[in-house]
Amino acid sequence: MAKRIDVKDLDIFYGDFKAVEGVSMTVEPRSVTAFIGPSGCGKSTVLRTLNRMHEVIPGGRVDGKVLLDDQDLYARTMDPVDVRRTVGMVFQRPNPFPTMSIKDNVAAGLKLNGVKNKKRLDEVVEKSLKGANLWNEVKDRLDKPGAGLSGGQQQRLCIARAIAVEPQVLLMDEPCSALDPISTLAIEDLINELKSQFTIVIVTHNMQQAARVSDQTAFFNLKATGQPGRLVEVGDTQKIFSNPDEQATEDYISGRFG
Ligand SMILES: Nc1ncnc2c1ncn2[C@@H]1O[C@H](COP(=O)(O)OP(=O)(O)OP(=O)(O)O)[C@@H](O)[C@H]1O
Repeated sequence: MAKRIDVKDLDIFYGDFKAVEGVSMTVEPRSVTAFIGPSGCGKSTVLRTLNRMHEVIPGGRVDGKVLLDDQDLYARTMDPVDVRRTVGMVFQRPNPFPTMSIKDNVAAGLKLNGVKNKKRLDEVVEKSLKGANLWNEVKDRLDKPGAGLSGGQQQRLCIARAIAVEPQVLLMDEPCSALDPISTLAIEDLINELKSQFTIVIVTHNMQQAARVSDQTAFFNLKATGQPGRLVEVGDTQKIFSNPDEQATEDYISGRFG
């Protein structure tokens, strides 16, 4: 189910502004890749190109290729809605649909895809909530609003909602930045479990988190203020954190800048 991502010579624009330049990298199936780097270097921008969310922003466009198991996500024949179904996303702030019940939050994507069978919907809700390590906490209040959960529970609800439609890739944009340390650990444990099924890419400002959860780390940086962000180096997380090839990576991870 999980797919490999190949990014090739990717330039990313907001109107005339080139925000990111020349990114090429591979993300293996069933692995976690962390994007790290100083603010404004383009981590979230690159992440959003992996499911064509970038082009939702007016003026947003890309040059280059993003392949999912050799399928070009930017091919003319590709439907962006299908791409976003295949490549799910979890955002910085938990964003459950506020008026919907816990159950309906998880089932929302399936219903949108036309699934009506109640038994099937119930099965997927249970499986997804179990997959997001939330089932035991909510199984007795599935009809209560999702907005009534704690922040950490809401974020796991959003992960359950994302996995309910069986994506092949999960993108996470600073999924723990609004959470307390205990909820953060719960999400990190969950990421560790989910990688047996999904290809995961996570943007994080927290280097300990990158070191804890990821197999591969990509360090992005700006050459100079006003210049596009670029991928400085990508590799095995242990190597990036202990013996990176580039001085800029070493300076960043040792806290000398950023
Ligand atoms: N909607 C937008 N319109 C125009 N420019 C944008 C937009 N979003 C981001 N940018 C610009 O693109 C560049 C990269 O921003 P991005 O948010 O991807 O960086 P980041 O590394 O994720 O930053 P942070 O760590 O602060 O979230 C920045 O110069 C930013 O100002």
